[in-house]
Amino acid sequence: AKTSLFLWNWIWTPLSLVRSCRRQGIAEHPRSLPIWQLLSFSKFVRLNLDSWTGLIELGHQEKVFYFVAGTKVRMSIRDPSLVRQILIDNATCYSKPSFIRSLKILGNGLFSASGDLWDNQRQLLGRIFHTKAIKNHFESILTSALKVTEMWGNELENNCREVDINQEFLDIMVELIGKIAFDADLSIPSGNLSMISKSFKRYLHNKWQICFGPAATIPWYKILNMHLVKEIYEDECQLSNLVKEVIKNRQCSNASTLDEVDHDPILIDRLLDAKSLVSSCNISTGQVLDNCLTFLLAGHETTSSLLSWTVYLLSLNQLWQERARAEVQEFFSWHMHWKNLTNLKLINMILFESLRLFPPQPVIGRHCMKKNLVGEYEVDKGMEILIPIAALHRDQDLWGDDANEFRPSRFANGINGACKDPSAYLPFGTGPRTCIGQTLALTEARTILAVMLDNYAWELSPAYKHYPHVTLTLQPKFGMPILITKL
Ligand code: HEM
Repeated sequence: AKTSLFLWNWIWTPLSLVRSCRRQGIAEHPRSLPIWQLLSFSKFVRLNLDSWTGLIELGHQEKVFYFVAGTKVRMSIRDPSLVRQILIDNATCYSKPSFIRSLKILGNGLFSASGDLWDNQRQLLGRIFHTKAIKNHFESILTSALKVTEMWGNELENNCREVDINQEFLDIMVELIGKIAFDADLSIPSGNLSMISKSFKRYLHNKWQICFGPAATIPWYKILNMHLVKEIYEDECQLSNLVKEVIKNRQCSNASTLDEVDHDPILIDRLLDAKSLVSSCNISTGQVLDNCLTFLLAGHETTSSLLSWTVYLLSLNQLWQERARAEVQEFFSWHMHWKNLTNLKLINMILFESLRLFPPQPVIGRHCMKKNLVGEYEVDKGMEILIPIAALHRDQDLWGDDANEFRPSRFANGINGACKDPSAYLPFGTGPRTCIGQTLALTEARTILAVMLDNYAWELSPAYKHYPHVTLTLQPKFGMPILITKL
């Protein structure tokens, strides 16, 4: 039985998918003989998916093409109308791709589940991230932003200091998601915040290696590279134990907010209540853990990426930095209130432009579970779909000749005014699986950026090395050292 399964998964399915693509005249990359393709594949993947320039270069290839990575056949699709069909119209035919499903820490949580299991959890957790609920967290967000910027001020030498802003943002976001989702202080013991973000980072990097690196092509590569496997196992244990402890503490404190009038429950209470009640949203103990880990990861990696790249872009565009600061000082500094965030029009435009140029999740993937028609193409069961958001966001046919430039004013009249086809702008995805945390993310980003602009001016440090690095999110590989000056 094992031999038949091996032959089916490793030989029959990929060959039949390739045959189907060829029959439909879908372009193939790289063009080569099948055996050579298998051997050269890890190189292609490394060139195009692991590296940022490679990912952007996908924008110069055909809008639809296919490629083979070991046993996986993937179709890259960057035509907005086809993307809409996959993510919205035919959404039920697709689940999350093999890379996401291989992330054991996400288990069957909201990000990775499909079908009824996903539907149940989305219904359960939707309310927690509505605007009204996020409004209640504004004070926590503001307090964290003020605390961190004050701390930088205490450590200034000659009014100036070098800060790795990427690590700072990762730490702030871990602390914030700890407060917002679990009502827990993850900054204790000292160094815990960085430990958490570094553990997630190493875990994602190693898993990416296995999914898209040489391991995708060479069978049993994992056995040969036990070091990688050991690190993955260590990170899984460390992160699960940490979250198990948080859950245990919450259960012991019995501090559910469900009974409080006018207060939406926080994530952990909602999950624990659903576990204990026999309700339409009943979930298992494992799913409580999976979701806590999912939100801990999704709640810090993405928003810190958005903030880091925004700070980078404002370092290179000092005029925009000054204009944004003037806006903050006019509408926000004197009264740091939730309502005043909506007055920060330039900040909004800057964040939208940053999400366009450096989307924190630069690729969206899907796995086809049921044969379906996408445009004129038949997509067979087993095909993996790759939607290169980063390439879509820089497509000159859609965004104009200045697609690669930082020009926040393109968003002056919203997304519709910025792009010929607004469905080509997908920083938070679209359709039923659209990002559940986008209101929270944008509130955090606006507040933290506003507080930072109000207190500091900054430029890139000469030590900065530009190397955007793709794993699940887009992060500066060697951190982002900037020089901050107190105003
Ligand atoms: C700038 C920040 C963020 C960006 C750019 C972003 C991006 C995305 C994208 C593109 C998706 C769709 C993925 C897909 O279709 O496969 C997604 C889904 C998701 N995001 Fe975010 N995200 C951000 C912040 C957050 C935050 C702060 C949280 C949680 C607190 C969060 C939690 C999730 C979850 C749980 C899903 C899965 C939703 C589902 O499948 O129902 N995200 N995000």
